[in-house]
Amino acid sequence: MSTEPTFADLGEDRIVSRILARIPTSDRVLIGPGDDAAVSEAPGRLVSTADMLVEGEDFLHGWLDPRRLGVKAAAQNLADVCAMGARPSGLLLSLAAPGCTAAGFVDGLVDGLVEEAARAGASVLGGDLSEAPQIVLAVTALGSLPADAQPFTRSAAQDGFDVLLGGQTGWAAAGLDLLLASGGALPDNVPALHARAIEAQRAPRPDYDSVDQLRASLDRLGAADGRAVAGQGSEGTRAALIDLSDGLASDAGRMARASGVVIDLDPTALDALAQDLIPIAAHVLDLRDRASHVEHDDAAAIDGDRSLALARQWVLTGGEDHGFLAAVPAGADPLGWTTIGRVRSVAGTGDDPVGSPGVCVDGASPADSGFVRADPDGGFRHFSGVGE
Ligand SMILES: Nc1ncnc2c1ncn2[C@@H]1O[C@H](COP(=O)(O)OP(=O)(O)OP(=O)(O)O)[C@@H](O)[C@H]1O
Ligand SMILES: Cc1ncc(C[n+]2csc(CCOP(=O)(O)O)c2C)c(N)n1
Ligand SMILES: [Mg+2]
Repeated sequence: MSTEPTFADLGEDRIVSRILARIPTSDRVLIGPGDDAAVSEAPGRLVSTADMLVEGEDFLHGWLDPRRLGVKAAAQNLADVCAMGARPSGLLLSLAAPGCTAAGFVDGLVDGLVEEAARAGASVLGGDLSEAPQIVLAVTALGSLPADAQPFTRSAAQDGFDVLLGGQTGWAAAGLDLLLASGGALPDNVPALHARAIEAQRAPRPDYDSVDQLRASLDRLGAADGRAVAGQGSEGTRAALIDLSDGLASDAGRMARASGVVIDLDPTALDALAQDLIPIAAHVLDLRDRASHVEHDDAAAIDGDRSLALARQWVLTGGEDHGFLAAVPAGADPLGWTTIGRVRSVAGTGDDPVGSPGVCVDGASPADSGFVRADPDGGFRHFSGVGE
């Protein structure tokens, strides 16, 4: 039996002390965790968001690693702050856990949270502790925009804009399916490609700097146009931005509807993104076939069409990579971003999906385009199972 003390053994105050001992101080934080609330320098406009991780819904006990969970909890919040074009400044961590949780759990958790916060330039400011039958993390993130800067919203996409991807999509979903196909536990001795997908699921590392590159490219474009408009100048926002948490098609759909436009994704660009995921898809299909006693000799027996279909499904509907999707004026060409489509005006009427705001692939609704089989705009929704 483990001799490590549990939350119940230590009690609230000692666990809080254990957490606080791991949170570094920062010049910008005048009063850090330990008082009733934290006090920080707050320049410009306040940007705030919250996101939860719930055991059983967002991760399973079988693949739990406290440090990676801390990274994930931080990343999914920090990406939302960056997706407004803002700079993250602080995180608050509210944690509920069963009394039988090993006290050491908070060490890794807080270290992961602090580490990822630092990567985005933010500090951990405090939080709250409670007891629950399963682990629940509720993180609040704060950030700021310069006083005269407009945020990057979902609603700024315009006809003719390029649609760009910053970071990756499909990897965290591939990792999730690998974990689920392995019975909800961490598989042993996985190849590097599989390890990359599992890591994307357990501890996504968004490329926060890609938003700086986006802003810089818009500044250059504004200067070249002879307009005194910076990427986020006071004349208004010139780019739409969203973080990819629920899936590319789903989040692009949100941007399209908020902007009243059609986002037309390029199947060749999507297939380039799907390419690396195909060997993982073949392995997942093999594991699933074995679990349902479908007979075949090895993964090579999985036909290529099924693997491609699953890899495409991950690219279009997989969430949790926390890449960024942007719509920017043609010619902006931010460093490190990939063009994956074009914004078009709404044309047509009635039930024609291209005739109303939404996502299409090469001019047709993704299902009709033959690009994926199931409803690709579904993405992930809580209260309806995985990738409905
Ligand atoms: N319980 C709630 N109370 C108030 N507002 C909420 C609540 N849940 C969600 N919202 C708001 O609804 C909007 C959509 O929430 P959602 O969690 O889908 O955010 P998102 O950015 O679209 O997704 P993600 O957090 O996965 O990136 C956000 O502006 C969020 O603040
Ligand atoms: C056990 C388990 N089941 C399903 C998933 C998949 N999943 C959970 S939340 C989410 C989208 C973002 O959520 P939110 O909008 O709350 O940020 C996705 C794709 C998972 N990671 N673990
Ligand atoms: Mg978001």
